Amino acid sequence: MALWVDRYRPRSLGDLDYHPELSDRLRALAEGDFPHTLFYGPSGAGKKTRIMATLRELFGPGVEKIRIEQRTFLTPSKRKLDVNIVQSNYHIEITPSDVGNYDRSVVQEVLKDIAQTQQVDLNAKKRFKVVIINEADGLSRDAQSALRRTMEKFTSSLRVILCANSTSKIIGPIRSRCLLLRVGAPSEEQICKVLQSVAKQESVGVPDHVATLVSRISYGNLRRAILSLEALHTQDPSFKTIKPDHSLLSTGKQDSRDIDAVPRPDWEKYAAKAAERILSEQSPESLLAVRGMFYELLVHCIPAPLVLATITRRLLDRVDEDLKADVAYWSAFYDHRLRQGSKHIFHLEAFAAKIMTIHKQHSLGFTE
Ligand SMILES: Nc1ncnc2c1ncn2[C@@H]1O[C@H](COP(=O)(O)OP(=O)(O)OP(=O)(O)O)[C@@H](O)[C@H]1O
Repeated sequence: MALWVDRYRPRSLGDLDYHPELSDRLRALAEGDFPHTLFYGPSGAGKKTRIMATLRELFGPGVEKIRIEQRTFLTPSKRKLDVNIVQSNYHIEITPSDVGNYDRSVVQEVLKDIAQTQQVDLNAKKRFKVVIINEADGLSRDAQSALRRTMEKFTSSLRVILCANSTSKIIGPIRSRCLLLRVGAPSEEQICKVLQSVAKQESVGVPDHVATLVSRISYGNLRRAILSLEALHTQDPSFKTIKPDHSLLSTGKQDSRDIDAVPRPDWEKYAAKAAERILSEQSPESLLAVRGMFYELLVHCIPAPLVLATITRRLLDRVDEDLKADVAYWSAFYDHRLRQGSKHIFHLEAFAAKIMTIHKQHSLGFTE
């Protein structure tokens, strides 16, 4: 049985629950000559859902008849590369991280192929086909240059829709050829509304304080909110364990007892423990232990920027008011380093060491 996130994913622009102005804009664009677009925004904000709804607006329900094809590409060194490609009669979807270092060859081949074949469906509402590139901020510079050239060459038969978390890793020439559309994270109230509507369709009664709590711990990530609600419902169908006076609801802060009180992924609980460790003991041994915990998270494929963001959030809930600005500053500082460098563990460890220093100085009454 499908998960709630999949079962209740809105399919058309009219069904989207929030950002109505963006839906109106997309509808207007779909009526005309749709441009190349770049959808960007945080994870779980609904980018992919919005892209699929736009495609449906462009071509009708036929875009949902999806098939997965295995294609073989030849790399410049003549190695064969098997890639799964998701496509309908009207669009094709690629995820560059699936192909590692060979993203340039794949992007070039796929785009050229699709650009040179005419729209087969003569009744199609649009003459062009669409290429969706997921995780576009993961494309190498080489692949981005190739993409840019192809976009210029085949504008009449092809539209590119890029999906990314931020625009910062997309090269200027691509950004300037695309319409940038920001899909912001839904607010707490908007998430609560979606949760209540999902619950209603499942005929499950969700008390308001439970919806608020679940949306508060998902930090704007709707997918996580829906997954958490479903997990919570499976564990405790009547939601009795969550009391209306839960500390997170009254103070907005999490304390260490909350780590296990609300359903959340194991890795996140583990990251929260690393944050607690940073605050509880500031010594070389403690730093070594925290480093070990970071390693553990990284080898389980949790992206380093996400680890940093999760730990920062936890720290911000726990440190003194005076230290909050410093924690946010150093988090942004090391986030930048992380994105520039390649050895993530160094920067995570440096962040932990920095926080230990400022925390210790603060508790001893020193100021820098
Ligand atoms: N407008 C909406 N109304 C109701 N539910 C939505 C809406 N947009 C998205 N959702 C729900 O949120 C889930 C996550 O959305 P989606 O996969 O589109 O996010 P995303 O921004 O592409 O995330 P990521 O960047 O992590 O891939 C969907 O499975 C869907 O159930």
